[in-house]
Amino acid sequence: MSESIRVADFVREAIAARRPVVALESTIFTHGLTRPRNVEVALDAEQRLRDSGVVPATIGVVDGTPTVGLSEQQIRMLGADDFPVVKLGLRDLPVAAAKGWHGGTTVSATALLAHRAGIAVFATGGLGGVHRGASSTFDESADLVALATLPILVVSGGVKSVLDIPATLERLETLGVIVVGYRTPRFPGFYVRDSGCDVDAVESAQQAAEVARARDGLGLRSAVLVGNPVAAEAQIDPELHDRVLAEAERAAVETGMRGKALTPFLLDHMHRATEGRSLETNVAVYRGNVAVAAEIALALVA
Ligand SMILES: O=c1[nH]cc([C@@H]2O[C@H](COP(=O)(O)O)[C@@H](O)[C@H]2O)c(=O)[nH]1
Ligand SMILES: [Mn+2]
Repeated sequence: MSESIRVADFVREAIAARRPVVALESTIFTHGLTRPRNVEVALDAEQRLRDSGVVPATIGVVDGTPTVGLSEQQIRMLGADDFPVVKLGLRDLPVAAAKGWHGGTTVSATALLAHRAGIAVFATGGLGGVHRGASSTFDESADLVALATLPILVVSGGVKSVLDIPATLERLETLGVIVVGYRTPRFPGFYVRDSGCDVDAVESAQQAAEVARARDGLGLRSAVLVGNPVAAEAQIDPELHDRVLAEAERAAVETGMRGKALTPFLLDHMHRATEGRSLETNVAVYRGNVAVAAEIALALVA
């Protein structure tokens, strides 16, 4: 039996020295982004963190072992063409361990592993949520329930507009997840800046850090979700967005796409139907979130 969680020395040392650390997920580059941009984007996110004085800890599963602080070589391996890598949510980790799988960890699995390793801040592209039609399919991302019990701070571009955003916000409220907008009173819609839903705004990284500290002071065990809108010039034209999304949903129904294959299918469909525009937006969302997470991690150790 292998060790339950491997924490790389550089991560362990940074946490012990109270240096700022930001966790990064791996599903975004194993199953979210198209190749070969995926590995480039993953390594670029790490470099941006280092450039702002923050230690990156990309999290994934290698040979069944959940690993906090993947090496560059491991990131290249998990993101390589034709490499057998499984999309792993929280509940998949024990099966992956027993079977020795390689895996990209989703927000739910990454949040657990980051928290266990002692990391307080985590950057992702977009969180999973309640899928449209969930009242009959029950398809709601495990990300939501995971965030209800993991006291971490996640920076996300909101939830993807392929989801039912108002329903997702209702579920987050029920689950006690603390939701704020980063310098905006509107919850972002990932590909677009404004989902049309209201949230409380935090005005700075310091204020976001204050929210996390106050949560800890109260002994609350839920996550803080910081919704950070994509830069205005990078959002997809809302009209194009709505049209392409409707097509993607139709294609998903027609091909009977469901379960954990649904989110990657919808993303891939959007990428192709917008001739790569949505991929560029996805990358811009992620970069923006990494930058905000770095500032919050710095504020938390200040
Ligand atoms: O920009 C992205 N954000 C998020 C994801 C992934 O999609 C997962 C949600 O999948 P599901 O809906 O199957 O729970 C998230 O946790 C995350 O890992 C992605 O690929 N690309
Ligand atoms: Mn699902």
